[in-house]
Amino acid sequence: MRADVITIFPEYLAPLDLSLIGQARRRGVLDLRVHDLRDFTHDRHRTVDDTPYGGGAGMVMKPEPWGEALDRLVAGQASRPVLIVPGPGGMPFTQAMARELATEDWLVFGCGRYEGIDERVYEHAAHLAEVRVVSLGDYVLNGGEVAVLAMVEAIMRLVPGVIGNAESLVEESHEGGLLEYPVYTKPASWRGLDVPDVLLSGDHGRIASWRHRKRLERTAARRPDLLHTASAITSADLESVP
Ligand SMILES: Nc1nc2cc(Br)ccc2s1
Repeated sequence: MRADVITIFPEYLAPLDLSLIGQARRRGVLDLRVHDLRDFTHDRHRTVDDTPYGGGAGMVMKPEPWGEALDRLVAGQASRPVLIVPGPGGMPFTQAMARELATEDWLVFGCGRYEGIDERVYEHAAHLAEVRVVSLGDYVLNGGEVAVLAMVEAIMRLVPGVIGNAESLVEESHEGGLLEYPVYTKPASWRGLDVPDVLLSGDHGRIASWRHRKRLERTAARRPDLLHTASAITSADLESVP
């Protein structure tokens, strides 16, 4: 998988040099490149923004640097990437979208700042890439970099070879549409709180049933909205929760 990130704050993406993502980059499993949008400007001040047409507060990101960045990275290439631009007005980013994007060969992430990117950049980019505006939630950040960090981690951890034990991906939150079950480790008793006996029983069938039940109960309590679309539950499961 190749991924490019275009930003005016490349240092914001430094955490992608760490841990599993960083190791996967060094092992060549991920080809992750970060680009400074200001490298695609030509004025002395390396200007990337200007005042909005129509008035209003704040600044808008100029189209020219984005156009040159996309020309340099994407135009003329044999393959066509998915261009993901985080924005509060985007489609919801979900585990299902992360799974789907993890199968793509090439992702380009565009980090907006200020009041946003000139709309013509999205229109122009549609000739070069599949453009998706994606939201992490109904709140506003100061820029797309934090959202890209989260999306890159969510997507890249699903790319084969990035996480050593793919088994650990199977029953985590949102797999099968349910939240994860509670986990415990040693000691068996801690400050008067004991690990549930079933987990010490060695009965893998009972343990699996207990864990499924806990996923169901936790989802019903915290995210009832997920229940009716979860693929991992039966109609009997649905009737068994309040
Ligand atoms: N929730 C989000 N807020 C923002 C703000 C800007 Br400016 C750019 C991207 C995003 S994603």
